[in-house]
Amino acid sequence: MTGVAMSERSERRLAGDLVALTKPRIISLLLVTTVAPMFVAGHPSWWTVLLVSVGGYLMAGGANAVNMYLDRDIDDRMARTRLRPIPSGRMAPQAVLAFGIMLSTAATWMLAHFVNLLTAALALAGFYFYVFVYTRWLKRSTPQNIVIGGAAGAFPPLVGWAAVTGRVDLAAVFLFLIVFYWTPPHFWALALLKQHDYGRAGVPMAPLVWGERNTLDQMLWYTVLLIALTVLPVTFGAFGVVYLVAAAVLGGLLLRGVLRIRALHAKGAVWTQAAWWTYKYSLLYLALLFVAMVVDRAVR
Ligand code: HEM
Ligand SMILES: CC(C)=CCC/C(C)=C/CC/C(C)=C/COP(=O)(O)OP(=O)(O)O
Repeated sequence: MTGVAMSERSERRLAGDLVALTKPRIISLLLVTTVAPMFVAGHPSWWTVLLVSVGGYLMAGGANAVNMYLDRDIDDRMARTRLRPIPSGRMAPQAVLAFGIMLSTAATWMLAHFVNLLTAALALAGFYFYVFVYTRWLKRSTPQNIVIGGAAGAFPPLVGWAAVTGRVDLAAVFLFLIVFYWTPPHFWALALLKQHDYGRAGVPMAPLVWGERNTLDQMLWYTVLLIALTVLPVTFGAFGVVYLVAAAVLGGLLLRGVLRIRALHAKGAVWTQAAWWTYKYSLLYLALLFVAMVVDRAVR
């Protein structure tokens, strides 16, 4: 291979690693929960939507890169994360930290300058909550880590709402709570499958500390609460029948997934496939629920 071809390949690899540091697939859903609330809150211009999307990507991407810097020791001990840029030795930890800080600084500037101060402050609060409260503190210290720390992932609806209205209204708080209560069934379905990984890394995720049965009970309660919360905004007129039907059907399927894992687990049967289904479906659930909010507003 020529020197030019080799340097092209390493440049492409570096670009791929920089993108991987931001966890782009997770951000795609974070952006759905940022942008959909903008259309529920009002009639944003496409320019505002673009600015919030780019600013949101940079802030969440920066947070994810700093998460990879802080978690480099445990990422190295888990099969799921071992091939990330730091544990695989392709990137220096300090460079990853600098990259994360750069992205979040750019995001703060962009949102404050071109959108509004509240939007920048809320996005930055999400960054700090994820980096310091979840990653630095709770993740390694308590099985409630993803419940309390999960609040970080619930900031995007507030960001989108504030970008359009300049405020945080009650309806935005509901959207925050929906993502907050969605996080336990989303994550614990996966944690049940990856518990040995977490055990090797010494991370006290719920299935390891409480046991599988108790984790499944908790998932059930959070799912029931989530469904109740998704329906509640309809009772005070925030959404109509299109959203109500979507929330009921989508929520019913999530509940069925959780109940199925529990039933198979109780019988001593193989429940791993049901857990995979529930984890994967949780992603579709949240995306479709937020899309339904926008459709409901559009057809009313
Ligand atoms: C504390 C809260 C959360 C925890 C601990 C968590 C954890 C995880 C983990 C460990 C994965 C597997 C990623 C992988 O395979 O490397 C995952 C996947 C995913 N999560 Fe979450 N998550 C949380 C909140 C959220 C939020 C708020 C969103 C977006 C609204 C989200 C969206 C996603 C998506 C889209 C995937 C699939 C990624 C893929 O297929 O590569 N997560 N989550
Ligand atoms: C407004 C704003 C910027 C908010 C920040 C939102 C944000 C970045 C949420 C991320 C949620 C998430 C992927 C948690 C998993 O972390 P983990 O460390 O458990 O996952 P890992 O083991 O795959 O690294």
